[in-house]
Amino acid sequence: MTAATTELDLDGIHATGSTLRTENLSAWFGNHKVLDRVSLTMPAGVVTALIGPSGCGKSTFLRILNRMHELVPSASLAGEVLLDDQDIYGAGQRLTETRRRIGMVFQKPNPFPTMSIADNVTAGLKLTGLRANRAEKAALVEECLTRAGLWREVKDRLRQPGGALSGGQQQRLCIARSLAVRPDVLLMDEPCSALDPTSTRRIEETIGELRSEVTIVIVTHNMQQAARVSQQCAFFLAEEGRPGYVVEHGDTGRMFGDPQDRRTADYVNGRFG
Ligand SMILES: Nc1ncnc2c1ncn2[C@@H]1O[C@H](COP(=O)(O)OP(=O)(O)OP(=O)(O)O)[C@@H](O)[C@H]1O
Repeated sequence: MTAATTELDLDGIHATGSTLRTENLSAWFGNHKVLDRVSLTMPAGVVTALIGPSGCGKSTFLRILNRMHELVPSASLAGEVLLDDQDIYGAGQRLTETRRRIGMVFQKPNPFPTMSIADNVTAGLKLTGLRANRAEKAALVEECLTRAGLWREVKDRLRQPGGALSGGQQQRLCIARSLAVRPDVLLMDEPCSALDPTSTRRIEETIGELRSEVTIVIVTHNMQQAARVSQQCAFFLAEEGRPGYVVEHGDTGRMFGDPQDRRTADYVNGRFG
């Protein structure tokens, strides 16, 4: 089945991120097929929102995009994931380099709670083999906390533990930590679902500020959020025992205002899911 598409309007978007693309991506847990031939382009400079009812495979799709799916022993996949036309599952592709280029922010903020705010930001450097001296680290901490929209709130307490921050601040700290290894793509799995409305707004602003530099893919159950933060949407659905697939994708305004498929219209208008 081919997904309906609405043309994506890229006029005026000047971006330095990378384009991520899947070709006929299918996924299984054991014999259970959960995704069926998903082909989706997530362009640089564009926030792509993955929407759809619970269990349709959005998180699985996201986890395939930075090779986390393979951490589940029974998991397998078919198809391709291309980062600027290079298959991230291709022979010779280094796992640590792929995960550095494609970062992930999770539903529940997960800073290292006893580690200082500053050390949380630079925690990924060693893991990815990047080196920095003390002055470079200090500059990086300021830069990443600023880009994540947290600098002004924490600049006078960088040595306090990350766990002492509010939930919304912790999530922005996790975004800063992801940014420190200079990713090209940031994947976000329901990053605001554990946060209050004010913190949610702040994260949404951060997403808006980052999108010209980092390609962003976000899973969200909140249709207003998808409409606010994304320029492109993909609607996933798993119908009666079938694996999840993309019913329709394209420009967010048109997906919400003039969807081509009745099921998309029903979902974005809250009639199911
Ligand atoms: N580790 C796992 N082992 C076995 N099956 C899994 C595993 N993770 C997910 N699944 C199954 O894969 C399917 C897709 O799940 P997934 O979490 O990707 O959906 P989702 O759209 O992100 O759902 P939600 O919106 O509720 O988070 C579901 O049928 C789920 O039960």
